[in-house]
Amino acid sequence: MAEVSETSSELPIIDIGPYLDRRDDAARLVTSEALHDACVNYGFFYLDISKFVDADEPEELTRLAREFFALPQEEKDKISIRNQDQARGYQRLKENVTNGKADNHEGIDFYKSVDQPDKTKPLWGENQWPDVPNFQRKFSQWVEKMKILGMLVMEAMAVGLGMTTEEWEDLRSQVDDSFWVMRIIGYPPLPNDHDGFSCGAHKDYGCLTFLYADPTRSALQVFLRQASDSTSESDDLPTENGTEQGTWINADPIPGCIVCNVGEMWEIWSNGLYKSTLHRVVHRGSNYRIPFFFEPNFSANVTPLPAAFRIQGKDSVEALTDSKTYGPVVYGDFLLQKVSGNFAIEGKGRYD
Ligand SMILES: N=C(N)NCCCC[C@H](N)C(=O)O
Ligand SMILES: O=C(O)CCC(=O)C(=O)O
Ligand SMILES: [Fe+2]
Repeated sequence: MAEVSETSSELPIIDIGPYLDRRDDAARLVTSEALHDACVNYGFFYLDISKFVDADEPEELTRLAREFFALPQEEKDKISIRNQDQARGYQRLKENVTNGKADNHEGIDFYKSVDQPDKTKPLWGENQWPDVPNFQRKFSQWVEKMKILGMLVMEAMAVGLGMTTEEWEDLRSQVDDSFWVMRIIGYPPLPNDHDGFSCGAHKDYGCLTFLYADPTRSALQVFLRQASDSTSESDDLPTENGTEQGTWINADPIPGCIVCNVGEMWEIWSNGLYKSTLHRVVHRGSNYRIPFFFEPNFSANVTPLPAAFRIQGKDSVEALTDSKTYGPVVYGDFLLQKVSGNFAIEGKGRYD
């Protein structure tokens, strides 16, 4: 296997500041254009949120996570996903499965709450909060913050894609009741003999992932596709379409920034212009990470956007109809299918 490149500086750093104070139209455009370029070229970027979030805040979340994960196994199992809807709650080390292999992490998943919970329906139960003082309050505040950030980045991306105000309103109505997910992941050091990763190579499912990462380096690795004439050392990666050539680069954390990437719904909206990039985790330390997934509404019907076709040079309605190559999918259906494949529970796993 090829080495992982040591340079992470390749991924752009984008300041969301201009969308917070909204005084400077030109600065907003710079942010939007940078987002567009990042999504075309990488599907990954750093978002400078130092004007939006105090550094102490995620530090406190990590402390609370550490407190929970340090509890005895039987305490943690009290909020297991197996108690109810197979999705909301705690998952033991190696309970998560990616590409048929157990991931070397434990975690807790929280989702947007639903009106009529039903524990027997996949995904349709209630969030299970750890019995750790301040946990629910602090993490709920984080969810509210990340939802606001999600809307701002969506708006900035709509501008970057050249959408009109009406087009943005339509897209907005697909994400204004986001079926968000928050994961709290505990990574122990990956043992040399583990036949898998801390988290195997995957794409994220929805719109935008906002990752608060602990400082461990070389943990999150991002797969950059390579032009076929490239001469640098590369990996062959098996994908749905055969194999792809590329390189794994590190996306190490940068203070004041979160690591962001676009999920598969943006790949559909942009008709493939924005890549939902494969990534994996090889964690050699012991620490906690908190990805927040800003996702479409559960019932959103996701189809390629006219603005994406305009960029691809197809502005007639006929050409537009011909070239609908991505989607459509209803986000909730897509999510249910993904979630049902994530756990090695008898009779339920994707690879059983
Ligand atoms: N909600 C999101 N995006 N979670 C990403 C988890 C990806 C790994 C999962 N086991 C899989 O195989 O998809
Ligand atoms: O922990 C990380 O660095 C990334 C986790 C991730 O990719 C995920 O949970 O989808
Ligand atoms: Fe991911």
